[in-house]
Amino acid sequence: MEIPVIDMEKFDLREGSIPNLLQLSECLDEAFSKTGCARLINHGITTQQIENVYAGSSLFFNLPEELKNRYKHAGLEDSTVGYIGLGTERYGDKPDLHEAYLIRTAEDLPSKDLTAEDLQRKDLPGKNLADKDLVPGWRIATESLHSSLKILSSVILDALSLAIGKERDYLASLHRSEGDKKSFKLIRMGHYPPTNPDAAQTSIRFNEHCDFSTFTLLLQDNMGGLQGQDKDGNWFDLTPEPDSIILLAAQFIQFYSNEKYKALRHRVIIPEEEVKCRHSRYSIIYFVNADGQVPAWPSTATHLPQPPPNVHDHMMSVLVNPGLYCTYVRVSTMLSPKSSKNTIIIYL
Ligand SMILES: O=C(O)CCC(=O)C(=O)O
Ligand SMILES: [Fe+2]
Repeated sequence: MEIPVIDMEKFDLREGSIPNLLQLSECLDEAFSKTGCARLINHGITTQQIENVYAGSSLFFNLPEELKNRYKHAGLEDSTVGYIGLGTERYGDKPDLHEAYLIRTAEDLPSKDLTAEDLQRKDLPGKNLADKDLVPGWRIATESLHSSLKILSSVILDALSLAIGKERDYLASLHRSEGDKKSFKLIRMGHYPPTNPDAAQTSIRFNEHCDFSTFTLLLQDNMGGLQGQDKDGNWFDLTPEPDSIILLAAQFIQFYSNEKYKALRHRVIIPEEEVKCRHSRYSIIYFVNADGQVPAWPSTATHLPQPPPNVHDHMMSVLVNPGLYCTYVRVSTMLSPKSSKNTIIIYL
């Protein structure tokens, strides 16, 4: 499968002119209609910015479990930030071999390192729990990457608005974020610990799923294993290419494009190559989500329940009660009887 490559430099988007945006919107339209994904190159984010975040991730994820658990994710409704330990999430039949650290980006990330007291506060805006002593430089690196990803995503939102036949600022007006305390706008730092080739028989690095976001920007190191599913159900590799970012179509744009674009199902498998599976894999995922109070699908979507829930409630229902929306988002099974109390099982 040929993954469409979009060279962001070609459009000279700094000028912000409509003709350039139109060209980008045509490329996005083609990529999302055909494959549900694209590879972005010359996107303005430097290798150094990305490497700095990976360096922090590597330091954090290699800490003893007990220390990482001091930063534990407190639950979905509470605060969508913090550490998610190995075995906490489960997105399908096989156990997922990943751990992650979520940072909420709807509000500005804090401009100072946080004290132990701050960390206990559940209402802290955009709290990024990585303090300077534990993981030097991680917070600053994440802030820098976040501001660049935000700029990139706002251009994509504008171009996608045109692609779905709307005014340029249509999607931006649904993705304002500021002060949205219920937002699921997140950066997810992922870590896939070293494993062995036999593990692939009983487990997977990340079970197949579609993202709930509008679209997702995905950065990965060179370990591989990320795959997308084509319209015939075949899996194809989303091979790592230095300095490129994978853009994935997700559910909100599927609904708001009136199903013209389909959210790409994807997964991360354990690489067959032994050196790769015995190595950690790191990724950075930027979920571009609409604001919490925005309808999860348009009122014109006749195949979906009306009136639509808002994005926040929709996400909560799907994540907390996976059976509820099965017909609409392919959430297929209720909690597995095998699940332990602390495991969130999410079938998409
Ligand atoms: O880590 C990856 O490459 C994929 C993770 C993913 O699909 C997700 O977090 O939704
Ligand atoms: Fe995903």
